[in-house]
Amino acid sequence: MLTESGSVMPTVELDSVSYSYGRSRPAVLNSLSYSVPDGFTVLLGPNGAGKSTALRLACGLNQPRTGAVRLGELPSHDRRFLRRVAWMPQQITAMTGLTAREQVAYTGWLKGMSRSSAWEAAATALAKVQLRDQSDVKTRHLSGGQLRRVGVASALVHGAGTLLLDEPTAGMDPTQRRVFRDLVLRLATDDVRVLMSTHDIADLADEANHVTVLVNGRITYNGSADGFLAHAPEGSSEARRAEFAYTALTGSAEGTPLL
Ligand SMILES: Nc1ncnc2c1ncn2[C@@H]1O[C@H](COP(=O)(O)OP(=O)(O)OP(=O)(O)O)[C@@H](O)[C@H]1O
Repeated sequence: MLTESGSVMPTVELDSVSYSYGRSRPAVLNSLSYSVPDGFTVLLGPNGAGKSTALRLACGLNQPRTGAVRLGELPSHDRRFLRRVAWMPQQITAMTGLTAREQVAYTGWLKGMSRSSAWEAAATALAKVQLRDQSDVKTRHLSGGQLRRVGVASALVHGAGTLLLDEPTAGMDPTQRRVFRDLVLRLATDDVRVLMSTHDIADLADEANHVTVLVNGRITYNGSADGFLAHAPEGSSEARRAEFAYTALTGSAEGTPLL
């Protein structure tokens, strides 16, 4: 990705990062090194693999026990890092009494924007997630899928170039998932790096520019979507190649699925 002046836009890098939830607890991530790729990356892995932990470190919400997280020269505790990297949690709460635009603007204000620039930026961010028509609707009246899009607008309101999404499609119906996926793909072509954890393997792996698989805090695959699908055994049905590739890379199958 290039900046307006034509130089390469730095990306978030995890450099030999280790993390545990408490000194006497086992390490969730152990000497993990990773750079957030350009475009749209899907982060896959079994429950408990460390995906959410890695995302929370990558956005500066948690700090590593050892190793470092950086964006170019900026360490993840630097305020400028926090302005450039956005994170969306699994649960988005509708703030009581606020419209979509007010909720997004409020988040911008919490992130240090002035009231007027947060108000303007909220309109732009809602347009980006195709919720311009819902700007004046109270967020408690929005559907679950629309509320997640408000979450994306809130995450991006201050103009971050990297967006980290923690299982944003969990619990969505297929139509909502399709709308959300199209939105993410558009953002990614619009010069935002998107790293998204998900369990919706079949839907997402073949549309992503890049796939990363995490198992027990270690990366077992990091590369193109085609390279990921190539891990499916020969003879796998086309419709389920992603699922078989995932099984091969995680070794987490409870029983081998039928080809
Ligand atoms: N706040 C916490 N306190 C203690 N342990 C935690 C905490 N959050 C996560 N863990 C543990 O860290 C490990 C990794 O959890 P994490 O949520 O990062 O995995 P994940 O890959 O995102 O899983 P899932 O797909 O189920 O969301 C798990 O063993 C989990 O129990």
